[in-house]
Amino acid sequence: MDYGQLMKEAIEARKAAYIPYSGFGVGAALLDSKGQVHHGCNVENAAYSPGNCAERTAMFRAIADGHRPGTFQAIAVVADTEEPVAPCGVCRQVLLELCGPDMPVILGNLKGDIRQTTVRELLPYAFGPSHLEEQK
Ligand SMILES: O=c1ccn([C@H]2C[C@H](O)[C@@H](CO)O2)c(=O)[nH]1
Ligand SMILES: [Zn+2]
Repeated sequence: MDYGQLMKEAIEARKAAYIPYSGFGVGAALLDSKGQVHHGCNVENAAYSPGNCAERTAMFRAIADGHRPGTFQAIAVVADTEEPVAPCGVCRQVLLELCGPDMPVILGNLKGDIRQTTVRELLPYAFGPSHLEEQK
């Protein structure tokens, strides 16, 4: 699947966003090792902090379905923004843990602008699983 198609999946995923507080819908589409796509949307909460971003929804869904960390090919993220939307800091940390530093991250908006980056570029000088390995 090409990244344009993955972005279309993210646009589809965004339709399920539960956003009564911000009105800011985000969609994510995570491509697994077999070419299957896992959708995620943001899910908000009246207490605000329990809300979850689209990117983490997609990753947690795939992990819960049995896919293992480090086996994903790419993730696309989309929102109705002027510039392609970028994942928040918390999602960047989870992307590092579950997708690794070299996985492509495709950022987009509803106008069709697309930017391709990597987890490493989004989270330089990261603290990650390898640092805990050093303690063993
Ligand atoms: O990359 C992003 C940025 C924000 N949000 C969500 C969190 C919240 O529900 C709303 C406003 O921040 O958008 C995401 O899902 N992904
Ligand atoms: Zn986030």
